[in-house]
Amino acid sequence: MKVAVLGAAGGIGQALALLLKTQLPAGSTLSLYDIAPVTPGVAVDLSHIPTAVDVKGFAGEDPTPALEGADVVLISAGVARKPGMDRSDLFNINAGIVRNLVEKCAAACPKALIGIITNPVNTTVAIAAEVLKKAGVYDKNRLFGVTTLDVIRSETFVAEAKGLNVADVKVPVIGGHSGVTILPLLSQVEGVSFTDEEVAALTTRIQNAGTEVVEAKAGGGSATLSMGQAACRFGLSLVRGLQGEANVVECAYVDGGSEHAEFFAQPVVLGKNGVEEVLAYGEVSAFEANARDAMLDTLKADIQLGIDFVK
Ligand SMILES: NC(=O)c1ccc[n+]([C@@H]2O[C@H](COP(=O)([O-])OP(=O)(O)OC[C@H]3O[C@@H](n4cnc5c(N)ncnc54)[C@H](O)[C@@H]3O)[C@@H](O)[C@H]2O)c1
Ligand SMILES: O=C(O)C[C@H](O)C(=O)O
Repeated sequence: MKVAVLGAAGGIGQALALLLKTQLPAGSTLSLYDIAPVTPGVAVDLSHIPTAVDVKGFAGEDPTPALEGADVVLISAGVARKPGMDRSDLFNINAGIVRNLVEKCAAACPKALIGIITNPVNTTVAIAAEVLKKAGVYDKNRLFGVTTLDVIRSETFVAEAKGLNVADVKVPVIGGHSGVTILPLLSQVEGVSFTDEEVAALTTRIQNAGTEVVEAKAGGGSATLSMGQAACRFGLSLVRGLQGEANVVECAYVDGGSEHAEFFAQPVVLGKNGVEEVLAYGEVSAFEANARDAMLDTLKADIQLGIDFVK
């Protein structure tokens, strides 16, 4: 199994690379690419960790050598938020970065599963899809917006609020990955009940959790370590699906035929070809149904921005 990380010298990229070096199945190759010249050095550093995962590092303008033969590509290349910015403020720089990198993926590894981490995810995934369509290699089952950070945050905050063992808490998160488009389905958490006030407060905290980190880092970037963990969980799930493991389920932002929008985060079963099955997200509360319907104009506009950028 070959996993490529694009943006590998960055805050997320380095954390993710470390976790993958220690957790990918034995015999895997970890391929690191970033425009930053330090990237081969990051690979050398990781290569001294005694696991049966081969690490290679590539820098420079062209990611092609890092992509050849890749089964999974995780893209975190781009700029991150500073206090006062919204994720959509990253569009001007990150849209072009994602377009150029996905063009290279289309040429070098057209069958790879691609996970987009770079913000604004609601838009960059639509950009990636359009690029892959233009190249004639689009397969909706192989493209993912990585929304796992919303899931792990929800699990953490619910466990804290209710005094639960976090390992037992599962929270589906649907919609997209910014502000009101992030919708945790707290009504589906097993074994607990929430007051209306708790639901409102927890939902708002989960939706603003990225900003919580951006403000706490005070100009030093956004979530990197928790995102490294989230991307590792998602990347390993992609690998487990590719290896034929059954019942690998993650929430992800996909082109899954949703009635709500062209791309929508919801639970999917992962398999040998990426998305094996898009799962219904099930019954929602009145609060969640309202929040879902209220987000759709924002989500659709974010998606259209990405489509228009490439067309
Ligand atoms: N999906 C999510 O839940 C989530 C969570 C956190 C952050 N993010 C996003 O991930 C992105 C990266 O965040 P970070 O904290 O790692 O930022 P960072 O600045 O620490 O790292 C970004 C890296 O991208 C590299 N880069 C820039 N342009 C490139 C290009 N054309 N090709 C290859 N590499 C390039 C930079 O050299 C840098 O090493 C941001 O857009 C951020 O908003 C998404
Ligand atoms: O909030 C950000 O800008 C980064 C990321 O999307 C997050 O949710 O932490």
